[in-house]
Amino acid sequence: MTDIWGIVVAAGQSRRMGSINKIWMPFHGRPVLQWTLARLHQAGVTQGVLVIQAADIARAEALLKENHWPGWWVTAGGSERYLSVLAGLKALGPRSPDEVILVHDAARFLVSSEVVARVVEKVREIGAAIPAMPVVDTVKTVADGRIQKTVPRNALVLAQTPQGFFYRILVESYRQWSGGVPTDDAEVVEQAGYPVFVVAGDARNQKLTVPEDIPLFERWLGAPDGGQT
Ligand SMILES: Nc1ccn([C@@H]2O[C@H](COP(=O)(O)OP(=O)(O)OP(=O)(O)O)[C@@H](O)[C@H]2O)c(=O)n1
Ligand SMILES: C[C@](O)(CO)[C@H](O)COP(=O)(O)O
Repeated sequence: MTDIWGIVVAAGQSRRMGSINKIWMPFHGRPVLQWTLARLHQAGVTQGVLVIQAADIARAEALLKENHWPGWWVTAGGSERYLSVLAGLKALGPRSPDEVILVHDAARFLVSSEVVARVVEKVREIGAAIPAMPVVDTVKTVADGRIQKTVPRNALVLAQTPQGFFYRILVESYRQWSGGVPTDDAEVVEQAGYPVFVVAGDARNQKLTVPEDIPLFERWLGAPDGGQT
């Protein structure tokens, strides 16, 4: 799909993982980053920018070469996720207004082709879409240990990636952003006033975040479908 570009952000510090760089952690003999890119390739996303810590650029380039993934190039990330996304957008260079940009967390390494297809379809229709999961627990706001409110959960979802946007919408939204540190790209686009739609996410499209997540991914990868959904 020549009008679809990935920005895979992989330049985080993995602090909650205990500072082992989680994108290089092996699962079934392949590092997380290799799984992520292989899944995106399977889904038809074969080109884009891989945003990585400066010290890891050579290693990432070697990974791309070994796997014969010539459509990707590598750039250094920033100190916050959104700064890494901006570095990726800059490295992507000017694109046509309605080309589709998929911003994906390298740490969501079991992303499925179905999730990618749902996001891309909605972006082509509306211009901006993200996958998300319903909230299954009761949600409370809390201050100093005391519950302030129970929040109706039927209007809440948990945002995943890839988050997809027309190039012009993503660039224009980031140009306007002045709100501090956004925790995802949809927030930047929402803030700029563009409608962002939600499509069904996937439980296995979870972000590898803390050591307790590791056995879960091992189990999914050990399943007869090899973690496919
Ligand atoms: N400055 C940053 C921060 C995060 N990320 C990437 O954004 C994704 C989602 O971030 P998260 O899972 O929170 O990763 P870390 O920031 O590495 O984790 P932590 O917050 O525990 O340090 C990851 O693929 C991560 O590598 C990035 O490219 N640049
Ligand atoms: C972008 C994201 O994956 C959406 O859920 C998430 O916000 C990234 O997490 P972080 O802890 O802010 O890096």
